[in-house]
Amino acid sequence: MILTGEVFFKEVSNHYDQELPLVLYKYPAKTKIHGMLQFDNTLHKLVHMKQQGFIMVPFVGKENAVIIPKDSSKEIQCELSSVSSGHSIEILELEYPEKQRHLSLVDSGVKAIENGKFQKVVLSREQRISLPELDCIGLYKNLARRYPDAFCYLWYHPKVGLWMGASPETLIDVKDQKIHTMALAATVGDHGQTTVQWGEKEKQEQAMVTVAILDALKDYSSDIKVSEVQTVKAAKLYHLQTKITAKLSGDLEGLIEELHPTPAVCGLPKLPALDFIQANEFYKRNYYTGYLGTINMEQQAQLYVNLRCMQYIGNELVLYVGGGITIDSVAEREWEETVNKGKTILNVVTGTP
Ligand SMILES: C=C(O[C@@H]1C=C(C(=O)O)C=C[C@H]1O)C(=O)O
Repeated sequence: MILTGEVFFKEVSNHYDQELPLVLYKYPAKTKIHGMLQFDNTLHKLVHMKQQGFIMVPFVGKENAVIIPKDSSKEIQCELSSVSSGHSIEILELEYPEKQRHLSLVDSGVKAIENGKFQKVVLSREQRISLPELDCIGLYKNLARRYPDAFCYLWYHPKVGLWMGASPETLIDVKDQKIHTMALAATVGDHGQTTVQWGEKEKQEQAMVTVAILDALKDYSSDIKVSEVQTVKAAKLYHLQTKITAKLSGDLEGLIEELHPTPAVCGLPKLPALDFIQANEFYKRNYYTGYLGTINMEQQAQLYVNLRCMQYIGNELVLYVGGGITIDSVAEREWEETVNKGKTILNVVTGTP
């Protein structure tokens, strides 16, 4: 059902006020916002990929993967162009008490690489901002208006919490056996420069993602095609991206398990990097760097990596930010990168251009 922005968001607000599960999402470069409003507050676990609905899968721990099933919810849509902006929130001063420990986390990551434990690890942190009140739905409107090229979502379940984000990264998009995916990594800020210069560190960390994705695809697909590496922009950040297409010839669920988590969010090789993350990061990632999106019964899926995201919990807005560490990483620069990533999310909250 296509509604006007006003009617759409009124329905969404009523549903949210009744503390019922819902998801709002907009695919990259598309003009429609989709809503799925679940009829009751059952927490549906994702059992396998042949279900139909919107899924939310954590970074680790498949037992916490959940779905808003298509057959248990009402679906509504509206055009982005009919959506008015929400209110902005003033955040007075940002504090970064976690800076020192993030620097030492990065240093220990670099040491582990020097000791041959792995070649790359993605290290992240949370940033907590006290906000006694937040108009989450208004914030989602701003997110969707501001980041038309991202996968913009708001996901709420009374038994899990509220997550929101604007992801620039496709995990996998499969339709009629045709796979689209991407290796997205490396970051520089947009300072108004006309060309972006990439160093060896950035080129290598992105190349590792491409290699790992191609390796995951090889047992599940044929006709694999790889684009040139290109510079892409996501809000005020530039990344390196390789686009990859293929034809699905195996089981989609197996392929997703092989792909996730890619070295864009975990590391290379996967298992020692994952162990390092779990043993050393100072918080639990939960759904950050997991994946989310829609699946259906015909082996079709549009799934995105849960990045540039935040959670509203208690009276705090929690942002999640990280970056890829290689042997050439400099802790201070990696810190700055997480600050910049946090700002791209926060600018939407505060209405900063
Ligand atoms: C981990 C994040 O982003 C990922 C890491 C990147 C990097 O290391 O430069 C770039 C894009 C994403 O694949 C994040 O945004 O939190």
